[in-house]
Amino acid sequence: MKEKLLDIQSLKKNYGKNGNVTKALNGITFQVLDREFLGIMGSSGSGKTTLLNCIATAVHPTEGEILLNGEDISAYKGKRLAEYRGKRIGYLFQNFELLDNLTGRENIMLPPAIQNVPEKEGAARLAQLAEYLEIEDILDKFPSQMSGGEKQRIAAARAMILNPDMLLADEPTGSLDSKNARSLMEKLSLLNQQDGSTILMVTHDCNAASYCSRILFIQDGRIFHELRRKYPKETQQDFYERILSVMAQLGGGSANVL
Ligand SMILES: Nc1ncnc2c1ncn2[C@@H]1O[C@H](COP(=O)(O)OP(=O)(O)OP(=O)(O)O)[C@@H](O)[C@H]1O
Repeated sequence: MKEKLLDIQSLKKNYGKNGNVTKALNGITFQVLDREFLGIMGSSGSGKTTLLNCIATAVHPTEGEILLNGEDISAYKGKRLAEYRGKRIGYLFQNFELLDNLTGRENIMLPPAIQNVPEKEGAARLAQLAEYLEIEDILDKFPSQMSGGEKQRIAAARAMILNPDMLLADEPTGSLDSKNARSLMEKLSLLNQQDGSTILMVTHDCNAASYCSRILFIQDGRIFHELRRKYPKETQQDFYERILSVMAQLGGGSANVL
């Protein structure tokens, strides 16, 4: 049985004060299991980025707890906080966030250099990731010489180079065309299934979400629905159609979904 990796308990985040409060998260509770590929969906303003930012420790929750392997991450300070942010969590952003004056390889090897990881260790992990992500031929190119899809695969390798406990992906296909989006999702799926990476992905893209094993739908800072892909029988296409139908109801109100 898979173990609980991340445990979010009654998480609340309010922005603003004195009668002008936005309840971005309004008591969210869920778990992410080790080796799970969990998607978070919801309409604009539903609280998805706030949730990822709380997990990334970029935003302080108003109430509630975030436990990683049973440890309350709000208790991390100094060196442990830096280790959590730098090593235990990997980040993949919509806009790649690569450094333009470094090659793909140099971008990927930046986190190991910062964390003083022995060169051999970093190179061995890079070789593995290059295979999963099919980036061998672009490692020595600069970002300006890469397509969006290639940039995102380099960014994924950089996010995974230190073997984080979990990858946080915020709209990773948001800047890609549908072909590159599909290719990226296939690679992330391979990382999840064969490399054993745990992935928490926020997305608006129903096709990208259909690669997840489970999806939480958020509305007004709360979880209002959950879908699980039924293994082994449900095809990705059937799962995609179930996701579409929840999103369609979400667009028109949640009354029929619960
Ligand atoms: N720094 C902030 N100060 C005040 N309100 C904020 C702040 N950040 C977000 N909000 C509000 O909190 C709510 C949730 O925002 P959040 O960015 O988490 O939503 P989202 O689901 O990620 O949206 P999108 O899909 O558009 O990125 C929104 O009403 C937003 O306006």
